[in-house]
Amino acid sequence: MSIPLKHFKKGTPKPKLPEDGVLRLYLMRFCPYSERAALVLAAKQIPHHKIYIDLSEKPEWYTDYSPLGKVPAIQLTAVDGQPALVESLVIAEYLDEQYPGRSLFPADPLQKAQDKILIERLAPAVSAVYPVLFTKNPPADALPNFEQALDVFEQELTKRGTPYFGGQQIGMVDYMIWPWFERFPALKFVHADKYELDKTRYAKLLRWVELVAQDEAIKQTALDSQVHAKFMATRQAGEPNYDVAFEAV
Ligand SMILES: N[C@@H](CCC(=O)N[C@@H](CS)C(=O)NCC(=O)O)C(=O)O
Repeated sequence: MSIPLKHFKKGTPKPKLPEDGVLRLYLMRFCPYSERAALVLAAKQIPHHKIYIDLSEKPEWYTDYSPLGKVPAIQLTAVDGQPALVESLVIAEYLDEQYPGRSLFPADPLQKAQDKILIERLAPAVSAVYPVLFTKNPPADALPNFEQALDVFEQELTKRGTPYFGGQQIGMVDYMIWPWFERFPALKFVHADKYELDKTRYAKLLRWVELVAQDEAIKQTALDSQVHAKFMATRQAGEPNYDVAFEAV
């Protein structure tokens, strides 16, 4: 089955159910939550089709799969009306447990719980930096708040003493937080002062970024920071264009 590489919009007919029974991922190419699901699918080499959704003009049928109209969603079976799964962390954990291959979360329940807490701790950094990335007039304290929230991750790498948050190998924490670290370097293009993270304050974290960027699953899903910046400019202008993901920079 071939699904066109562009975002489905209002008026785009509902794609036929997959006759091959292959799992479907509904996503938006710039959505970091969608990327989480795409990363686990890629890391575990789970066959799937991707259907891109235009979030500013969602297809009428999209709420059949995602009741709140959010991406990501995964459709598991070829039967229409079967519930799809939503919420990136729920999807990631389900895929990790359901499919064979190396488990991305630690087996120990306590470690797993601590890893899930760590994933949640990225939220303050994300809410602080988003106005800088996506709006024209971010608050003055946005970047200091962002930096402070990121200190947690630098300290955690020091505490764990491993190259990845997952240990000696890339794991679920790495995949779940990566999509934002892929977007932060776009600050260099969208911030007037060409902002970059301090190389001393975030020495371990920046090494981690370089290391994780080499991972095969990440290479398959990641977009260049200039492409992110191009999309951010369309958002800042109030006219998000998701299809710039498929254009050359
Ligand atoms: N908690 C959700 C958040 C998903 C989310 O907010 N996705 C955004 C795009 S990045 C979305 O679908 N926005 C469209 C809307 O809210 O209408 C998850 O982890 O999957």
